[in-house]
Amino acid sequence: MTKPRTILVLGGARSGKSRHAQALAEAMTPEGCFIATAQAWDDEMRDRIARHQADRDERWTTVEAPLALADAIAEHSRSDRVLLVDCLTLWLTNMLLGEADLAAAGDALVAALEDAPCPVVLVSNEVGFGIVPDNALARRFRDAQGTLNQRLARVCDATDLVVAGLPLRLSGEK
Ligand SMILES: Nc1nc2c(ncn2[C@@H]2O[C@H](COP(=O)(O)OP(=O)(O)OP(=O)(O)O)[C@@H](O)[C@H]2O)c(=O)[nH]1
Repeated sequence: MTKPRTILVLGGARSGKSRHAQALAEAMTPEGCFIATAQAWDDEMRDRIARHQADRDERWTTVEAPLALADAIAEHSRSDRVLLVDCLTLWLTNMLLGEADLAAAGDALVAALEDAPCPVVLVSNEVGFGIVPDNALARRFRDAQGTLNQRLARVCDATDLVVAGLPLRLSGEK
């Protein structure tokens, strides 16, 4: 049996990366499980989440995993569905603010991807294009995000970068 595909989708804020990742996932299997790492802390976030939920039809089920992402991937993977993880940037933020061991969390995530019996599409932000942040926490976050993205790009079968709604395949077969 060939290993199910894993695809990493990178992009900036409002680049269209979520839409592209969803389209990739929907082309893979008829049934999908959306693993959301966001939490609705305020009305603006509730509105954003509601808009994304409206874009997903009855083919999708949704689970929330703000911290225990590797466990959620293990629990919800089934060979007849695709997992869509949106997004690793909020997950990393949650882990950083929770003072988690980021290297160990990265190891657990990679292990969960390797064990998953189904395709997985992962959404993450490319946060390194701007100027150097003037506070230490933001610099630590930016470096942790870059490190995680590099690590995942090495193990995923394909990596796409989305800019202005346009996806560019950086690595892997079409
Ligand atoms: N809790 C929860 N979060 C969700 C759900 N659907 C989507 N989200 C979150 O919505 C977030 C993405 O929303 P946006 O802020 O609009 O994305 P963006 O990064 O600015 O825009 P794009 O690059 O275009 O995707 C992701 O972090 C998801 O976790 C859901 O059903 N529940």
